Amino acid sequence: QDYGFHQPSDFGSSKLRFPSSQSYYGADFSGFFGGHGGRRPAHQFPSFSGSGYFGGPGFGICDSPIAPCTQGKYRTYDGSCNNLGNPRLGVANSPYGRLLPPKYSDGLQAPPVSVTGHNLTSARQISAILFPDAKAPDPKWTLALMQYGQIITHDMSLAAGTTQGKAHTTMCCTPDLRAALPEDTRNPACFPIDIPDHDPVFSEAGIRCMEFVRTTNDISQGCNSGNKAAEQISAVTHYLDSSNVYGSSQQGADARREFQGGRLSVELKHGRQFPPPNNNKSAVCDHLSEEEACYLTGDIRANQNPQLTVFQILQLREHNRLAGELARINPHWDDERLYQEARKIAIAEHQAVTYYEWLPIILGRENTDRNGLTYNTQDFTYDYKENVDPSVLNDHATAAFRFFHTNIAGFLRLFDEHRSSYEALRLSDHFNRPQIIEEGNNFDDLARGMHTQPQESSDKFFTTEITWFLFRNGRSLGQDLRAIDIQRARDHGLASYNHYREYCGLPKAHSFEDFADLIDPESVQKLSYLYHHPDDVEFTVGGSLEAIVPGTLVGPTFLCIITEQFYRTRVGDRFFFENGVKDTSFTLEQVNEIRRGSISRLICDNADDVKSMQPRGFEQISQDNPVVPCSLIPAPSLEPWREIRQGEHTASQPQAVDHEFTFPFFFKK
Ligand code: HEM
Ligand SMILES: [Ca+2]
Repeated sequence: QDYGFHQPSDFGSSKLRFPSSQSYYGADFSGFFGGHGGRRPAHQFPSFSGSGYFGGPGFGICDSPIAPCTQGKYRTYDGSCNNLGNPRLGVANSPYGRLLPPKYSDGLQAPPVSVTGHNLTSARQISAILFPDAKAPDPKWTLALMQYGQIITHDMSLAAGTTQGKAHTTMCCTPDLRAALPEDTRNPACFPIDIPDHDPVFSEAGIRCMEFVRTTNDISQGCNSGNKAAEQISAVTHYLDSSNVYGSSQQGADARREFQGGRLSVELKHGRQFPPPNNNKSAVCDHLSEEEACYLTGDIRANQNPQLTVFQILQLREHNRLAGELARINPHWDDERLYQEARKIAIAEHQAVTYYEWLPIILGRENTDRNGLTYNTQDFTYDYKENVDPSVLNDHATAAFRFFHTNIAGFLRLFDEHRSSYEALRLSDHFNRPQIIEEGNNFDDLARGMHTQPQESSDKFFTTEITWFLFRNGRSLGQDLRAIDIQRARDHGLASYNHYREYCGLPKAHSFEDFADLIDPESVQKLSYLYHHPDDVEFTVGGSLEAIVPGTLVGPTFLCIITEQFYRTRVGDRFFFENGVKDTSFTLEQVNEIRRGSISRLICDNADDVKSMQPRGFEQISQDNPVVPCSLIPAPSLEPWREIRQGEHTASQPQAVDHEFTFPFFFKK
């Protein structure tokens, strides 16, 4: 079958290399990770050579016009013109990328069956059987590690139809309940998560199934042009560019600006900065009274849980802090200059924390070094490649990166400056209700709290706060995020676990027993009665059961996909903070200041009154990582941003860089 994909011989490859010998459950995998002469199979790229995908005739919803490119020093808001050869790459409202072709069973209509044609067990049932709750605090990492991951996610992607706890995306749809629904909410293209009658909780709550909008149907009308396979759309810029703070369009960005001093709009409460109120409260918040806070940020999900909101507010305050500092250093800069420079620095700091603090913990520093995600250098990295597609991969966002839902903790501990904990919030009491963070000292206590309490460990267990009580909004029961993850991947037609094993150079399983190389025997047995055939096992499911690769927080197949994603996200971003691309780059002095930043610095600089932090905020406090006064946490200096008159220029400029501009197929006219 022609999926509209083709495979260029050696295009944009990240040349992934993995440890050559790993042992899981006694098996020796030497050769699997390095089995392709030290690299994985070449990538498959969707073919963009169909009619007018990047402009030209045949506009559909995927071809909305973008402004013409000017070779500006700053990023656009929608991500356009980052790639000058292909200005639509990575823009907001453009399709996800894909590593493996989709496997829709049904011509986009009927409920899904497996790739071998069998009916699939209900996602809710799979969730309940394979991903129960078992408290196991992570021995080393703090809850901030999980929480920053959600910030990264919200910067990178947002699928149309994403569950936000609102009736229009998830509802009871037993035939009788469905009939009682208003006409316009009965989407004919939905298919239910079928909850078996004997599920006591869901029957009791009357929540017997969940309904999904089949996003594929929407996009197949607009984007299925030429030989381009239908693909889901992501609403935010694919780049790691703090679009969750600034918005993903010019209009959105303008609406968040104060237009004074380069600042973002805030609402001051007792002298503390909070985001402005959201005019669309009822769509994004669950609140009991009109007085309750519901914020406007660059991302519609910002109110989803208190710790997420705390990070969003810290990012907002960091922008305004930078704008204030820059105004002090360069009093002659106008609002626009201050705003753009502060934005550029804030994005760079976020990229530095993501790539140098966060990813090495998640993927292992050895792995990130080897695959060009991190460098040991005081120089520029010179690694921008115009022929790498930065689009967020459906395989990543709809399966692999959701594994970190395992790290969510059900309770949020509050910690005072002495690091004693006096209280905890129940997560499901505060979904979509951020008011709690404004009360008393909660903002600081939550900020310290997530950098003090452990995250839940990376395993096959998920807290019931998200598998039974998600978005419960005062009811006794809510939704099941794991079931949603599974169902969403069906909706997006992801290939099966076995396909991804193969793609990543792992042995394809021919029997269920073959999965025992990476998956514990009990889970393998469960898989064998939940699925008819090894090829039916879903990527979300199999990947989440794999043993964790030592030195990382994921199993080998997710490791492979997530590494690939973050390679593309950096190397395909012309504005990546340390790549030294002419015209857009910081000076080397500036880059090296940004490299001094850290998650702990973000807290020290922007919480209300946090006076001390451990230096490595994603790591639990220990003798090796003790709480110290904030003055001892390294801080980037903005001195290199002081504008010096011509002739006095001492900072080294990026040199002309010799990129290999191999012209990829999709640029061909
Ligand atoms: C308290 C923490 C979190 C909650 C309550 C939460 C909840 C959710 C919900 C409701 C969705 C939408 C599901 C759907 O309709 O398909 C979602 C999507 C997602 N989540 Fe989480 N999540 C949390 C943390 C995280 C973390 C830590 C990560 C990764 C590091 C993550 C990664 C993702 C990804 C990749 C998606 C899909 C994004 C897209 O639309 O492309 N989440 N999450
Ligand atoms: Ca973005």
